[in-house]
Amino acid sequence: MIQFDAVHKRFPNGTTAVHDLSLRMPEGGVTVLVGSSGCGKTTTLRMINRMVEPTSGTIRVGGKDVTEQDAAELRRSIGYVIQQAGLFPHRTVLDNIATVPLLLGHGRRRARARAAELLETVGLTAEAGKRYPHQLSGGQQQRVGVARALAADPPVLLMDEPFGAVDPVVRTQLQDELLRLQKELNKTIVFVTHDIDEAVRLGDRIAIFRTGGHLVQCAPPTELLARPADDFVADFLGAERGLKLLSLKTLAEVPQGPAPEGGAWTLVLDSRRRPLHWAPKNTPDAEIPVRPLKDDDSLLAALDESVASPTGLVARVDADGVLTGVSSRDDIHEHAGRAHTEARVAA
Ligand SMILES: Nc1ncnc2c1ncn2[C@@H]1O[C@H](COP(=O)(O)OP(=O)(O)OP(=O)(O)O)[C@@H](O)[C@H]1O
Repeated sequence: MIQFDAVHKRFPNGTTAVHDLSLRMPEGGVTVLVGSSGCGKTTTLRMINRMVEPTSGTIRVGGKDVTEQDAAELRRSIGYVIQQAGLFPHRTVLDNIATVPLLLGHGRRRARARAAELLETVGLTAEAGKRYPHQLSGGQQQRVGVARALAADPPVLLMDEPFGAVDPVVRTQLQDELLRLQKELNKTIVFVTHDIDEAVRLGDRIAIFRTGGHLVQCAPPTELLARPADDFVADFLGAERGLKLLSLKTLAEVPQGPAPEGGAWTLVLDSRRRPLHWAPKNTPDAEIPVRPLKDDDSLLAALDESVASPTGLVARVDADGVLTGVSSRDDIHEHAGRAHTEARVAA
């Protein structure tokens, strides 16, 4: 756990970057810090590994006060990923990743073997390891940045807008990859972003700051979306707050029935009972597209399909893509409403 108690940071020029911050960041969870520009997110993050020293208050990592540890040693024991990856331009990708293990006194061979393993973990080929950072795309460089931060297997990972400089498609891929990695690695991650959608997607808890370094609310995303503490938080979450909450709920509990037969729509299946398309009764040759969904797809995706498809129906499939049933727009709507009520009650 990372624990801030009454932490204050005032820079010599008089700027208060962080104001009386008390915050718990749970072990093995992703805590996302969000808020408008200049609200103190980066300063908060950098105080954890002592790149910035607090003016007052205490910060503990795993129960130990950070100021009582050697700063260089502390920094080596905490992974740090920044925007643009911050790679050494004149070292190969493999040597970039091996940097920290080497600093920690691992032999060159062991450090490079570990680096090669990590390349694969973050989804890069061995060939990419031989290249120099400028020979990789922005998204690939960010993957190397993540691999380098993981090289010493630190329990804590600090990530400062790590995916801020890549296009939205690559950004989504990197987010997926981080979620996959986190399932395996269970690191305590502190993640800074401007992007509330990214925060909702990645965060187990989201801390929202406002200018002057004030923490306004820290809560799991569903709680934040269901019960924002004030208008500032509600505005920050945006007008589509209700839909964002549905992106965190799955389709699993929505009832499903058999595919309709002999009605206005027929679901055409292949020989293994995988949905191909819908056929309208009056023009059976027309092929109306179907987007089958699985139990772990979101309620938002289900709502989208139920309004986008003229059938008003959502075809449900198992992990192999085989039809399990069909849900109606009404069922999905009702569950969407119920998800909101439950989130408000639970919060
Ligand atoms: N070294 C410094 N000296 C003086 N003021 C600073 C210093 N570093 C940051 N600040 C100020 O402290 C405040 C908080 O900065 P910080 O970088 O933590 O904000 P942020 O929320 O991370 O912003 P952004 O989203 O734009 O990166 C800002 O007003 C900034 O100008």
